[in-house]
Amino acid sequence: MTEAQLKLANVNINVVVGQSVRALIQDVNLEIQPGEFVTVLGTNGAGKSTLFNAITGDLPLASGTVTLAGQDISTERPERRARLIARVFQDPKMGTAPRMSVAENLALASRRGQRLTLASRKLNSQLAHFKELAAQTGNGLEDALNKPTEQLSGGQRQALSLLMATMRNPELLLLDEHTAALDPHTSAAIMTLTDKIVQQNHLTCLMITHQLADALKYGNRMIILDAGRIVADYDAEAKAGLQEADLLQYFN
Ligand SMILES: Nc1ncnc2c1ncn2[C@@H]1O[C@H](COP(=O)(O)OP(=O)(O)OP(=O)(O)O)[C@@H](O)[C@H]1O
Repeated sequence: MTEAQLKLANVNINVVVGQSVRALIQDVNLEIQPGEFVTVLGTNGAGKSTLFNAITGDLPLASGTVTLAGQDISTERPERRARLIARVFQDPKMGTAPRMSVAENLALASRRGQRLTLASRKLNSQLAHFKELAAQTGNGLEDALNKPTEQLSGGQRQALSLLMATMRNPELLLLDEHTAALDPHTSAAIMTLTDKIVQQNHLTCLMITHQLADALKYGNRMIILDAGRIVADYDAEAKAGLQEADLLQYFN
């Protein structure tokens, strides 16, 4: 059996609220294989984003370990983990620098995790590659390479965030409701793009969504969280047999 790409072992996260300690993540054990695309469902407040924060190091573990690509990263600072983990958020404004052009944003992302001395490739020499990358978004991003990203539509900006997050093949891609702020048509286009990028690059990916249809349609595994615990874990075969109605029990 191949080694898990991501392994969470006995992970607990607690926060102090007033005089008491509240458990946000409870005894989570999870192994994700290289190339698995896992959709993550659960009610508001179930702990989905907190689980991502456990992986990225944005919240400290009360106990347990997080291992990524064979490395125990449990005590690594979030900045160091960001070299291995890419995250796309709900808000299209989160992933890009607004005053910088699309090409400049892509250039920044292409140098992620490298020393500055290695970053000397001129922007112009990368433009043809960026145009090709942007063209796969299907929303005209390739004609906006010189525009500041603040002038892009939400869909274009989220497509750019996705390209930036994935262009250096992260060890793990975390999608945190990344289509939730988009209209249905744009959301569908970004999901198609997401799936294409994940498949093409054989990425290991966790995607939080409230769209049951997307959770069923995309990915090859599904986990469901409730009150900080994983309460269901469907493999590809079990997932393929699920209907939206089967999932409603988890939202009562
Ligand atoms: N840093 C924190 N301090 C205190 N409580 C927190 C903190 N982060 C999250 N919580 C609480 O933990 C619970 C889980 O939050 P989380 O954001 O992980 O839920 P979620 O499943 O992502 O929900 P949603 O679908 O609404 O985004 C919530 O009750 C939230 O208020």
